[in-house]
Amino acid sequence: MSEVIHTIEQMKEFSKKAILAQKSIGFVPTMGYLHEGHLSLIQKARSQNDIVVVSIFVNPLQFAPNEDFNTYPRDFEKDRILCEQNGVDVIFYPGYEEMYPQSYQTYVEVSFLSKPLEGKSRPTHFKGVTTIVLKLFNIVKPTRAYFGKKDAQQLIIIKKMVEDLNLDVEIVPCEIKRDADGLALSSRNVYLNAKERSQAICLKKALDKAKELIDAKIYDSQTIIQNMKNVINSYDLARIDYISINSTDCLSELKEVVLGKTLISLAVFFGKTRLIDNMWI
Ligand SMILES: Nc1ncnc2c1ncn2[C@@H]1O[C@H](COP(=O)(O)OP(=O)(O)OP(=O)(O)O)[C@@H](O)[C@H]1O
Ligand SMILES: CC(C)(CO)[C@@H](O)C(=O)[O-]
Ligand code: BAL
Repeated sequence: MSEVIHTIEQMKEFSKKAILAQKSIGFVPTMGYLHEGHLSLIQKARSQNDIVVVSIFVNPLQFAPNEDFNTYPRDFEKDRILCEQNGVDVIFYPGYEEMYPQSYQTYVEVSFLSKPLEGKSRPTHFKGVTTIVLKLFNIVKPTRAYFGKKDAQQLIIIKKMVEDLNLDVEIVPCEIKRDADGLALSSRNVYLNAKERSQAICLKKALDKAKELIDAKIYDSQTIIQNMKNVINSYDLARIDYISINSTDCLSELKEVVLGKTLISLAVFFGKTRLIDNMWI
């Protein structure tokens, strides 16, 4: 049985006891509506720790007023069953007032890394992410925390926050899980209609094109990006938000791909639905 905990006090008490008993805690923060991507993080946490905690919290702070906070998919009962089937010990499922009481006023920001890429399109997003993740770390006190490479910039930012604030948690990156046709799994895929869904593979196709060029030793970023744009633009429902080639350490734009140090990432709209994908070279 997965225990469901709603309050910060009870969650802290649980972790305190586990730490006193010298048990390691693997933590998977999520916004729920779990899919195989989340489950792969949970399974990794299960294999490396004595205790697995999953948080489910759709964090209002990381959504801008024009974004999809209200319509973000939620299905706690299904999530609970999936957690149970995957050996999760505790589901931390707090309410909004619990995490952000009326008097709330403290925020955490990783300044430079939060600005490019997703940060350009979503300027307040990462401040919301780092604030809630630090709060969750303080409450759950994990030994290890698991983050998907699908949200590449988020992973890089969280690692930096852990380094800068001297947090005692190991960040474990996890590979991107994809549908059979290559589309990266995402809770937001549920917004796509049938035609959009069939065209959504263009993100992966564009990344495959980039990989093909790099394998042929073409490293010039402009050439790679132009080729990726051509792929996306051949799908009539897709609208490019950005395609970018950046260094994995400071996220600065690269004129040329540097093997082992490059992130190629993109965001593409299908109607109002915004999908992201990336490849670490
Ligand atoms: N396809 C995936 N493969 C691996 N990890 C993933 C995948 N999708 C999400 N994750 C990871 O799961 C964690 C929780 O993500 P979240 O709940 O936002 O899911 P999501 O599917 O990315 O949702 P969204 O549609 O909001 O992007 C994050 O660390 C995220 O990177
Ligand atoms: C890390 C996270 C759970 C913080 O709300 C969220 O950004 C997510 O699901 O990737
Ligand atoms: N996985 C990222 C959460 C968000 O888009 O808000």
